[in-house]
Amino acid sequence: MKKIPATVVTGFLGAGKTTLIRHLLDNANGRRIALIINEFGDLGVDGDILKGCGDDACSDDDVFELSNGCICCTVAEDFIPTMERLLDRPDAPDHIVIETSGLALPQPLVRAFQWPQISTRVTVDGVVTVVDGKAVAEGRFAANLDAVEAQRKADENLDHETPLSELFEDQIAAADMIVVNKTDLLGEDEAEALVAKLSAEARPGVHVVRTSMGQLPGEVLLGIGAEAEANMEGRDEGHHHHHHHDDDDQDDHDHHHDHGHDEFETFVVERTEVADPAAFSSQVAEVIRAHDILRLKGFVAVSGKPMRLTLQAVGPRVDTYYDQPFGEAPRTTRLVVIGQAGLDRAAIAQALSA
Ligand SMILES: Nc1nc2c(ncn2[C@@H]2O[C@H](COP(=O)(O)OP(=O)(O)OP(=O)(O)O)[C@@H](O)[C@H]2O)c(=O)[nH]1
Repeated sequence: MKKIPATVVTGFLGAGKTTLIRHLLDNANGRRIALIINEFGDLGVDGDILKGCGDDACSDDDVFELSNGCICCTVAEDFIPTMERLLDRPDAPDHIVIETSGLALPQPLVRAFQWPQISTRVTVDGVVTVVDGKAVAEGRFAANLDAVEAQRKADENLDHETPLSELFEDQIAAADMIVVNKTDLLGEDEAEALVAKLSAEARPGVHVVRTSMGQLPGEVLLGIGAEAEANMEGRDEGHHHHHHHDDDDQDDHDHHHDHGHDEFETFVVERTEVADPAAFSSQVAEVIRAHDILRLKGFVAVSGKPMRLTLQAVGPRVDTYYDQPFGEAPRTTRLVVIGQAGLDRAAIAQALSA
């Protein structure tokens, strides 16, 4: 049985997690998405905001709230039973999204997916860390530090000592995708510099995308296929305390530049039959690396094979399998490429057609 993918959305208070999830639900394209929200008492209203969305993709019944704070401390009493309740329903969702409260580290939550009660039925598709681009560029990490402190004090389960900069590093280390949000408040150079800095700090192969108002296409956000609970290496919290300076450039704020790069684009490449599918997979992986492509998927016509080869690539990983005969359909190789706006389409098409 196929495991249900779960995406863990993390990031500090006010980074834009709820906004991103809201956008995802508004653009669910028929996917049934269940939400689990980890709220801190009366400080958050996310549950209400998301419940009120009135979307077909997510009715009130699909929103589950964990109310006693930090997930990592309440795994057995709260998180696992909630997951079991969700998984036991006759109408299982296509995807589960878990919004963590801003200060809890994602690692213990990801580890909870190894618990035998749920480990055969659900997998962590990816940890998505939402970053307040403006606050991080200014070395503050969160827009409203008083609110963050209040949130921290309100939960006795949370450690009260660790500086935010270290919690931030832990969130970055845990990420399978990093979303630099609020780029509308950043100058183009600032945004570029922040993306470069976070790419260097992230684990290898982790994409850093930029956006405002969390407007990430579902095809980019979901389906990362990380199986994070089985790949904890390098994600561990507290093992990477290199201290860097946040050189913030105080006089370069509030510029409003052209934000074309914050959008995403999709285009199709068609090519002739492929002689050697294994070699073609390597070729695809190379093109993805060279052009910072987020997703690539489609069908491949392999010489001498009546079946079409389905190809799906996320980051550097390329998966292929024969799914069905071409039948009457034309034997074309057709690949959909998804990436942040500004892709070099001609070069990509040429490299894929070689
Ligand atoms: N300027 C700007 N504001 C944004 C952007 N994304 C979100 N916001 C605003 O930032 C505030 C916080 O956004 P939320 O989505 O509630 O953030 P959150 O991470 O869910 O915060 P908590 O649930 O409180 O932890 C809201 O007022 C949003 O409207 C953005 O890209 N640009």
